[in-house]
Amino acid sequence: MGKIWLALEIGNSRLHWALFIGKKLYSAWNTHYLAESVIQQLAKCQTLDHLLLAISPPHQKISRENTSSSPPSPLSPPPLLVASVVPSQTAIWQTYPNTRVITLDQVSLKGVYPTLGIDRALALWGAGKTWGFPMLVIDAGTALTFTAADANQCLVGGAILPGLGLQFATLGQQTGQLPLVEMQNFPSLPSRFALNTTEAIQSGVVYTILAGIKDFIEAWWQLFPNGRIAIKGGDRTLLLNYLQTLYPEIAARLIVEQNLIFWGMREIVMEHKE
Ligand SMILES: Nc1ncnc2c1ncn2[C@@H]1O[C@H](COP(=O)(O)OP(=O)(O)OP(=O)(O)O)[C@@H](O)[C@H]1O
Ligand SMILES: CC(C)(CO)[C@@H](O)C(=O)NCCC(=O)O
Ligand SMILES: [K+]
Repeated sequence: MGKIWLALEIGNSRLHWALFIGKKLYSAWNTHYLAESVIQQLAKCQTLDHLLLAISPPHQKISRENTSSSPPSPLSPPPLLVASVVPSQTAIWQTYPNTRVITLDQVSLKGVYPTLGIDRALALWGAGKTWGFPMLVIDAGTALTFTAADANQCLVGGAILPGLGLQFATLGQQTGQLPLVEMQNFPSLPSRFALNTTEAIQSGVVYTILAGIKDFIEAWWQLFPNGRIAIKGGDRTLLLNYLQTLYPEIAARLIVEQNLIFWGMREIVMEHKE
């Protein structure tokens, strides 16, 4: 059996976790950011169960059944791989004794520019290594990003725009009379030409994001007619449902996979071990 290690992706909204045993992703979950005091306690956990409890989401326990047949034994802190796009958070996670921070130079993707987000690089690397290049990754997270590489595993480039949640939040926060519209409230497509404020915001944000995604995908297929596309991020399911209704031929070709960054991290961990 492989060694137990933890992967932590520090996003702009929350933490994304995975428990690996060797190459196998055993469990993945999200949490809020943790307090510095909690992080300091992690190194002192006596067993893996205690450690997992400390980093579990509220009301949910990460089970490690079958991860080990041996009885709980005193724990040496399992390796923690961190990929972060939030520098202040990266700093506080360095207090954990067995942390390895993944930086851009550790990703074998060619042609990157120095400020490329590590999440974009890892997701692209993980997707390309799993399904093949050329690959375009759409990350529907806090920011919505497009990130692409060609058949030579060389960065083609991409784009960054405010994600769904951020678009609703800025309209609500930066205007005198627009309400804060919540995402979860509309599982079906909004009406295009709306006759009230809430629906007008929903229509504007949703239809322009979908049109933008379609436009980037078509431009991608112009460049690489057989280019693959993977989609991840907290808003992926919502967007996929809308795309299935509006552009079913596009939706049918999307690879939907939330764990792309973890696949990228696994590639890096395993690279020198085979
Ligand atoms: N339980 C949830 N908590 C927070 N955001 C959620 C949740 N479920 C769906 N979302 C949506 O996910 C989006 C944020 O995506 P995600 O969690 O992937 O972002 P993130 O933490 O910034 O990660 P990354 O930086 O890797 O994109 C928000 O626009 C929000 O609408
Ligand atoms: C674009 C985000 C915020 C997406 O999480 C992140 O990848 C980031 O901070 N990137 C740095 C800028 C860039 O990728 O060009
Ligand atoms: K910033």
